[in-house]
Amino acid sequence: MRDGQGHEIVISVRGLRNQFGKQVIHENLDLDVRRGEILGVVGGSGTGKSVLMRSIIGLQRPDAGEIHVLDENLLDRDTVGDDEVRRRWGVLFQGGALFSTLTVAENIQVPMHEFYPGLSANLLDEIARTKVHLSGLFPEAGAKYPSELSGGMKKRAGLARALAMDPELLFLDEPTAGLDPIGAAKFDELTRDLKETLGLTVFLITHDLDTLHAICDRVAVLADRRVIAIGKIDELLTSDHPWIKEYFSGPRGRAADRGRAGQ
Ligand SMILES: Nc1ncnc2c1ncn2[C@@H]1O[C@H](COP(=O)(O)OP(=O)(O)OP(=O)(O)O)[C@@H](O)[C@H]1O
Repeated sequence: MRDGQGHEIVISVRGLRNQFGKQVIHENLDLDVRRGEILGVVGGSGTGKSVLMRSIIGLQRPDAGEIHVLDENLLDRDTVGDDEVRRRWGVLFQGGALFSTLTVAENIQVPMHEFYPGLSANLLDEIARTKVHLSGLFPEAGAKYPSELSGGMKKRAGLARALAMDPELLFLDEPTAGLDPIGAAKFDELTRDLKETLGLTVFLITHDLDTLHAICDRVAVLADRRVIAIGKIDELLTSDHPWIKEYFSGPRGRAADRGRAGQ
């Protein structure tokens, strides 16, 4: 699937509607994610960024709309091979969502057990070691339990698990939340390096303006129950929408922009 400018579209959302009771979260929401980009997804608290991600990865059944991921129609319940598409993405949930009773290596192996139950213990250990390394954790981290890890290490362990199945798509929900600025910048760098070396497409929910400036190719803005704007930050700066103006041109937005320019 390609858009009007010839970009390959790996996630396409059309006319999405999500509602909880009387609360309408999304109404007529459209979104295209291009192959190979890091798309930042921003919006005020409660605008439905996580619900959008959960809809795309099949954890939230929308009330209306169409969602195609890697050319599979995800809302078509009769689609054969849903698992086939699921193993092509990895997800880092807010807070890491690691199993506390499993070591880091065992956490990484959870999706492998699910999709490839026949793999030998040796091979599983070898793959877990590779993912630990890829995520920038020291080798001994594989044997540790989540409670023994710092916040930044937990995020990296969650990332290692998200990479377990060699995904094409990576979903990150506020990956730098709770990290100190240096840890956050390092995580951004890791995300960008992984995107480059593994050829990933990244759907990245964040409130972090530094992250947007440092690594996002485009940014989608959620407000008024839909994606009100999508583009490079420079393009969004021309928007008249009050939330976009406040977000990018308020004091924190200006500081992040100055940081990027090295002033
Ligand atoms: N399972 C659910 N049942 C009822 N309401 C829900 C459910 N999941 C989310 N919501 C509501 O949907 C709205 C959007 O939630 P969501 O977590 O997607 O927001 P968000 O944009 O990710 O917010 P934040 O930036 O604070 O993480 C919120 O009002 C939330 O309370």
